[in-house]
Amino acid sequence: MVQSALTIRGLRYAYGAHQVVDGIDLDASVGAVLGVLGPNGAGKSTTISLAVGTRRPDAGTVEIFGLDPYRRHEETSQLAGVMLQDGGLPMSAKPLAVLRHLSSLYANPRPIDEIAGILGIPEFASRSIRRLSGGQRQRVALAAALIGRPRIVFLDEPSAGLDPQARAVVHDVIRELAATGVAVVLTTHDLTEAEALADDIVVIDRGRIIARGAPEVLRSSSGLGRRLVITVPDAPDPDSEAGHRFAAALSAVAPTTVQGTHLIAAGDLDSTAIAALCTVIAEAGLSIGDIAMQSQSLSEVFFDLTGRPLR
Ligand SMILES: Nc1ncnc2c1ncn2[C@@H]1O[C@H](COP(=O)(O)OP(=O)(O)OP(=O)(O)O)[C@@H](O)[C@H]1O
Repeated sequence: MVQSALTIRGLRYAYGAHQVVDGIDLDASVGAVLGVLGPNGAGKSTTISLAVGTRRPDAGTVEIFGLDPYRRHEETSQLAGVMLQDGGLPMSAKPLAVLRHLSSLYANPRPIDEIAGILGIPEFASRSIRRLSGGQRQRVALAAALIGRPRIVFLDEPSAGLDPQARAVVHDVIRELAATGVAVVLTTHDLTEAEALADDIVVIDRGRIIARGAPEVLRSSSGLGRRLVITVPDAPDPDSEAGHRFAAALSAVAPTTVQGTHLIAAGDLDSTAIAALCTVIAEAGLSIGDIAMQSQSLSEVFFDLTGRPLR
């Protein structure tokens, strides 16, 4: 049985009258990456702060390996590594001093040289945190989250602002964590990253989970993620009367949109519907240039779900 590292049920939180987390249920499993996606202001960071026990929920429960992270913060902070967006690093300290200090708080820390080496920290170790670039600070914050050998890590946009090389290193580190049995909760705006790393994804919008599943399931569930594209080179101008008639005849068969010479029908159409669309095209005296089933990217699926782009 897959062991749950994080269990959240009925979580609610409001800033004053603003309900930001509105009944969230989620689970993160050991040895797996859970991707948490959602547009700006969706409530992701607030959910993470409730999950790690730095805020107290208004309602609902959170358990990290069976412990309430708010009431038993001392114990759960030994189990959980946290990398937040603002970093929370002391500005005047140097990276290795920060890691040495944190390392002293854990019973069995990772060797500092090892984690610093993996993340390329030695190349800027002589400077204080204040004098590091955003990407360099990110790497120190990630090392800080991992130094205590956590059994679950919360990574809030860990690769935002990193150059491609550093980003690839961070992705390798995340894969390695999951492969060694760590539960990873990864908040990201980067859908390519989510598809590449996450075993499961939850999409949060306005404080609620509006979709969940493995990336490939999310893309294919309820017809989302697939669309039929028929190219009609001589399609009439959509604003002309012929264009209106053509669009109406198509829509009588299946929900379609005409974009220039492309006729697009969302969802998985069966062969009868595809044949009926072809008949409409032939009866309008038009020919077909190409027919293709396309997979939508996760980003297009996301837009369909929330009505908003991720950024
Ligand atoms: N300390 C706070 N006091 C009042 N409102 C807050 C506070 N922190 C966040 N909010 C509001 O709560 C909502 C959710 O914010 P949150 O940071 O959880 O979203 P998010 O999904 O992490 O967004 P982003 O992708 O931009 O990081 C936003 O409308 C935000 O303005």
